Amino acid sequence: MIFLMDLQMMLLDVIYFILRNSVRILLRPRTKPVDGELVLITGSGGGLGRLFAQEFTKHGADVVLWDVNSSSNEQTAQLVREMGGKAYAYTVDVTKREDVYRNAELVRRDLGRDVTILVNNAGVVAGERMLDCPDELIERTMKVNCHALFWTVKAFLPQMIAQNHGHIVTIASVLGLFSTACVEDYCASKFAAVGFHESLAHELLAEDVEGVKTTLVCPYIVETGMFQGCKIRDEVEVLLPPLKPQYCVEQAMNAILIDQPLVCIPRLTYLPFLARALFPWESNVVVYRFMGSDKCMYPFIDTMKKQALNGGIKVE
Ligand SMILES: NC(=O)C1=CN([C@@H]2O[C@H](COP(=O)(O)OP(=O)(O)OC[C@H]3O[C@@H](n4cnc5c(N)ncnc54)[C@H](OP(=O)(O)O)[C@@H]3O)[C@@H](O)[C@H]2O)C=CC1
Ligand SMILES: CC1=C(/C=C/C(C)=C/C=C/C(C)=C/C=O)C(C)(C)CCC1
Repeated sequence: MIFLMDLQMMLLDVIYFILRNSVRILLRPRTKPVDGELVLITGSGGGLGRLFAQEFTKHGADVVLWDVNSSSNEQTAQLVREMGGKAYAYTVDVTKREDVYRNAELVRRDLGRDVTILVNNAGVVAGERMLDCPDELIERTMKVNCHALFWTVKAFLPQMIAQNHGHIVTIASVLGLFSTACVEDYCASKFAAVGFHESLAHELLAEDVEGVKTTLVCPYIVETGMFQGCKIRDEVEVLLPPLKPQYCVEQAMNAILIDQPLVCIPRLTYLPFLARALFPWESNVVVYRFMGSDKCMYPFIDTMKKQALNGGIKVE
């Protein structure tokens, strides 16, 4: 009897959440205020990380900036200060767990307050065919895109749980939900990031830590230069052009501010994710070939090769 009542309640809840989320697409729910929050962003010296710092500043939050690259990170801090915001820059290699724990303690001591929003944004890609790729580059991708999530979350989640207040944001990728050729290191690390994030979200819910929210952000190609050259068939690209970094960050911010658990940017990329789960492998392969997504990384790998020959300087 209890089982049947539970089943009925569960089905009603399922219908309620499907309807609620459908309505949310049309009528945006109210956003939560983040003024006064302390937001830590990893990879803040680069494309999306810098824009996240600026967006959170616009919303009145203070930002802690972590990047391996001191000079680009300091530039981000400067930009935030010019906007009238508060920014604290730290040079941190997020792959080194001692570095992460030491700097987390330093932030706590320097600022005298806890980080309440953690944006795990730092990311890298090898940009070489797997069999040509040095092992160290493959390890680096796994360490930055996956292992670092454990270290930063272990450093900041306990205080969030203690205060029953906080937000963990993981910048993963659509390549954490479906894959393509020649980015094995990246896909493996982003699928791992998605698995890590979802398991953590389940853990917080199972343990009734309702004040700590989670948002998984899965963007399609963004024009930051990280995947320069990556290209699908022209006719399909018209429907699915690479994202402008500002647009991507605004969409991600909207999701964060309404406590949305998952966002794919743009929404159209939910389709290949669904197709992967629903249709046979072979039919997905046919679609990949038609859309030019089977070899979309070839020009990217060529670009990376040219850059390497150019002494690491970007080629147009
Ligand atoms: N660009 C794209 O097409 C997409 C990107 N993403 C994801 O978005 C996130 C941001 O990407 P994007 O802004 O494009 O990339 P960028 O390369 O522009 O920025 C990444 C930043 O992370 C820093 N970083 C790298 N390694 C470390 C480390 N060990 N410790 C601390 N910081 C580090 C980089 O420093 P340095 O410059 O010195 O290497 C850089 O400042 C990544 O997680 C990426 O995987 C998701 C979907 C699409
Ligand atoms: C595979 C695939 C596609 C192309 C995806 C691409 C090109 C993704 C690139 C993502 C990047 C660069 C993410 C970085 O994190 C389509 C056309 C959407 C649909 C069919 C399946």
